[in-house]
Amino acid sequence: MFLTLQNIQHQYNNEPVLQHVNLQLQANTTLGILGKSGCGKTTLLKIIAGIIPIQVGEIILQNNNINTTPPHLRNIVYMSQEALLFPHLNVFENIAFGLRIRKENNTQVQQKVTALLTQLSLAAHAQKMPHQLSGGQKQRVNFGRALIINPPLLLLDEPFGNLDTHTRAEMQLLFKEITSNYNMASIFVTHDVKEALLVANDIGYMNNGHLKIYANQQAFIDDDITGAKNEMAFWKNVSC
Ligand SMILES: Nc1ncnc2c1ncn2[C@@H]1O[C@H](COP(=O)(O)OP(=O)(O)OP(=O)(O)O)[C@@H](O)[C@H]1O
Repeated sequence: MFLTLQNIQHQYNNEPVLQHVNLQLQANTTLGILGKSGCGKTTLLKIIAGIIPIQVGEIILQNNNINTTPPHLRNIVYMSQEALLFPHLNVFENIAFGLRIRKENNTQVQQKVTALLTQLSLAAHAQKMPHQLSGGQKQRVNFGRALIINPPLLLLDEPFGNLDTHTRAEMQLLFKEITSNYNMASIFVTHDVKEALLVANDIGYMNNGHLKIYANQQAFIDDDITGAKNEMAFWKNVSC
């Protein structure tokens, strides 16, 4: 198994947030996690990334227990909703950053970044500074920064939340294409049922600190707690 979580529990100030969370993620798979605001999705991603120290449970990545591995040695990239770009670096160098700190040679950096800029439709903006970009372009640069180091595991926390519907749809397709081309596994937190159904292979729903993983998309839709059935009925009515 690529990633296994065993009995993760977490509390803030004696307030339990995660309770006995178990999960198995296969290689090259995207797991979409939905759940009401405040149910603990971000906390779970940050524990996996090592940004929040684990209190109880085990995180096993590619057969290694990484409970105490520092975040920068986990080979995991956590990408939040806000595009955190370096304001003093242009688009090219923002994306190149992860390669520069790994001391990759300049020819390789040029090749990799140029290829990714094209995939992200950012080639024409390579020399712009972050303040000269639109929100959608910033998000794509943020995505490029995460992808350039080819992380085996990508954790995305509402990554397309700030985008208009059209750009969001483009990013969803791009995400699918790139994670499949680069053989990445990912956990994708979203509030959008349609987005989860579109981008994820597996779907989970978090409720009261418990994570339920569904056998398939239909099982997720059929479970009333997820609200997916109502939402799908709504869209069906709208399109009639
Ligand atoms: N540093 C903290 N100290 C205390 N409580 C916290 C802290 N961080 C989060 N919480 C609480 O833990 C709970 C879970 O928060 P978390 O951000 O993980 O939820 P979420 O499911 O990602 O929410 P959303 O969908 O709104 O982003 C919330 O009730 C939140 O108020």
